[in-house]
Amino acid sequence: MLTVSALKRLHIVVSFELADGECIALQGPSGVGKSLLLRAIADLDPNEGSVELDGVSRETMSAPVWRRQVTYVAAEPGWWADTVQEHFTDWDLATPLVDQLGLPASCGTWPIRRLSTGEKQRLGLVRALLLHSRVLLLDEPTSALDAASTASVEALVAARVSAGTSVLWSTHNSGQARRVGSRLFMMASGGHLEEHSL
Ligand SMILES: Nc1ncnc2c1ncn2[C@@H]1O[C@H](COP(=O)(O)OP(=O)(O)OP(=O)(O)O)[C@@H](O)[C@H]1O
Repeated sequence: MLTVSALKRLHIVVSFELADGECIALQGPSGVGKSLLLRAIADLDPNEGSVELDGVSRETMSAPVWRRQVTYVAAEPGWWADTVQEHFTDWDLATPLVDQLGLPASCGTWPIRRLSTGEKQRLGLVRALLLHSRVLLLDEPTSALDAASTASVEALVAARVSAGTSVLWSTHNSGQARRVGSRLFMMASGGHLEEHSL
């Protein structure tokens, strides 16, 4: 169980609980603060308030240890080496996921500069999935994808949710919010969350 209590980041103030094996869809107008919220939960930016995993505060552990358990996945993931496979500890572990997301295993040798936006997005998700985090904070993970790739991502994440992973999934697509979420949070302009029925 992820417990977020009075989390404050700029204008945002939120409290909620995310159960094991639950996916909450997060919607709201562009610029309302969805990314700010996801990044604050992962402790990537300065913020106040309490965030606990099974009652254990993130303050009891180092930021890298927290982020391996509560992992933010950016819509535009970052890259620091020349080729795809250099970003993976073990490329062989990545290839089944790469395949499920419609990319060839040979893409490991591809230079990052040749990747399309959607290829980067899928490979960034694979990187995160290999951590087997307890909580995934997905920031518009299919914003650059076609319908088939979007369906692959939704299926892969659904399998993780069934296996107990908790997910907070930001999306502008109401249909996707209904497909992936068992609950729906709308972020209002004041920076608070309202739960809506799906
Ligand atoms: N470091 C910062 N300092 C001040 N304001 C910021 C900072 N980072 C983001 N903002 C502002 O906070 C607001 C919320 O940004 P955020 O990226 O969370 O929106 P969002 O809801 O995810 O939008 P979108 O749906 O377009 O991705 C924006 O107006 C943005 O300019």
